Amino acid sequence: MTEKRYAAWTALAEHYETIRDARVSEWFANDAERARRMTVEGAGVTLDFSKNRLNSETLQLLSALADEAGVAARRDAMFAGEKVNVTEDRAALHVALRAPRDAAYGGAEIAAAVAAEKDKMRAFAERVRNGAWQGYSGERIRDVVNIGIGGSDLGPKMVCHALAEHGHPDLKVHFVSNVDGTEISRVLAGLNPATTLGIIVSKTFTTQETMTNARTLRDWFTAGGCPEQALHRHFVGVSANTPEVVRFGIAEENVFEMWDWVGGRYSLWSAVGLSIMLQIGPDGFDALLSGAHAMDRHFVETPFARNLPMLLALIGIWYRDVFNAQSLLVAPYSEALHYLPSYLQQLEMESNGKSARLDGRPVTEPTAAVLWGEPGTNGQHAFFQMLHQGPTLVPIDFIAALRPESALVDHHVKLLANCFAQSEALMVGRSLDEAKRIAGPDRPELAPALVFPGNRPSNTLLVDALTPITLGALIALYEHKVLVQAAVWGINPFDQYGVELGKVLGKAVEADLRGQGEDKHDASTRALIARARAVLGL
Ligand SMILES: O=P(O)(O)OC[C@H]1O[C@](O)(CO)[C@@H](O)[C@@H]1O
Repeated sequence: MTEKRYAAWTALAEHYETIRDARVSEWFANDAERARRMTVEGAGVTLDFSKNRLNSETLQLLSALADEAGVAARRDAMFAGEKVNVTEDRAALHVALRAPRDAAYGGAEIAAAVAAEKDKMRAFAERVRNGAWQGYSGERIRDVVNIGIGGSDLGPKMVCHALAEHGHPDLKVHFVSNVDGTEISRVLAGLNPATTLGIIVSKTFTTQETMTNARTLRDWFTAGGCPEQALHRHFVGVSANTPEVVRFGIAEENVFEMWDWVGGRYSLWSAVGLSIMLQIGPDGFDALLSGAHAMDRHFVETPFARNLPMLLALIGIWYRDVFNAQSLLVAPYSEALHYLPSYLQQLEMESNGKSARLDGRPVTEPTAAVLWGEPGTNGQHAFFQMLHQGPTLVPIDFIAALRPESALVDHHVKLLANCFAQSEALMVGRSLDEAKRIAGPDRPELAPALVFPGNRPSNTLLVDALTPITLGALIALYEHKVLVQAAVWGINPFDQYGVELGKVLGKAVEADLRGQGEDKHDASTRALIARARAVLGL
């Protein structure tokens, strides 16, 4: 890493030396107000960050870092529709997709285009949901297959899974993303072509995986009895590239538009969320948008000390750049939020996993941490051992909804108990004296294995209930967290050039697997190709 950019980095590094050995549990013991002071609420989401290894001085220094880095100006530029995605010369206006028409982020023209597309989505979703939209045999649609990958899959899939209890009784939404034919084969195995609708979602409409799956789906329809001329009743497309969608064979009136100023991983609020609207209905979709908009306003209007995205981002930077933590665990104590970690992996790592700054120079601090996660309590029986007793510091975001999605309240009390207990145990730990007492006089050698270092930091994010509104707010919270971190690191969170090289080489390898390439590879790759060709008989 090169020279530090901001004085606040040096101040934070010096401050770290003064508190590195401080125990959070002692801070709690000496300060009855700590939990209250370090719990903030915004747009229906509560963040308790009191179990972190920071004090009020840390917060002041982090706030100074945000000021020095010009975070507020970056935020305001994004909301104003400036071309903040400088490498691609585009705005990043996902906030316009969820704003009321009069907010007009990015201007009235954009607001009108967004409203028109939303009306079109609503009209379509209502026809599918009430059975007016019929397949080739005159039957209503019962299954929807969303084909897309990355941002064209992860957001809608995560939200549809999260809000399954809010779904339509006669309509089931399925997701296919992987080019591995196993996925689409398994999904289609249980479906009837006459009552199935495919949504092909791809901003570019050139993505290999999506186009391969889309063609397979088309063949499945025709092989299953759908006449060619009736395919338009089974296919809609979502894209910023309408000509390509039409070339694929989807009727132009069945194309839902997105725009270049909607980044893939920020796109679930656009027509990319059509599957969500089909599942939870247009009003439910509006509620999702309104929750996100409430978080947008909170982000813009709330001072640093109570601003959830600012705090989540700066606390993340504190661990990533000062403690040098390599990863961030997201632990939703919610089966409904099963896919939240996968969604956040793209959001955080595709956005901020970068080394070049906006000014072309190398970053001065490590950027995006490795984000991983698994719903609780499952994770407790898999990797929590390492979190409690391994030598590596892993900051954690615990996330829970206080009301259950199921009727099984007894289960939910146990779920919440586990969530709260884990953050407490990680923070409190267990001393050697206590460990010796537990090991007992007969087995003193066991004591070291029973020690928990404690002082392991975590945030706890709570919503009263997981609804379209609170889920929208939660997602927008992480989106803005990413923006704040990008502003501090001086990088562009809206491009993703890092995915390109693998795609280019993928084409060359595919050609060689088929025996049609130039065979320009290293010895290892050549041997892998040869072995696959032999097994596949290519
Ligand atoms: O919507 P598209 O154009 O098919 O792209 C899918 C995904 O591929 C990526 O470009 C990465 O390869 C993501 O950013 C994007 O969400």
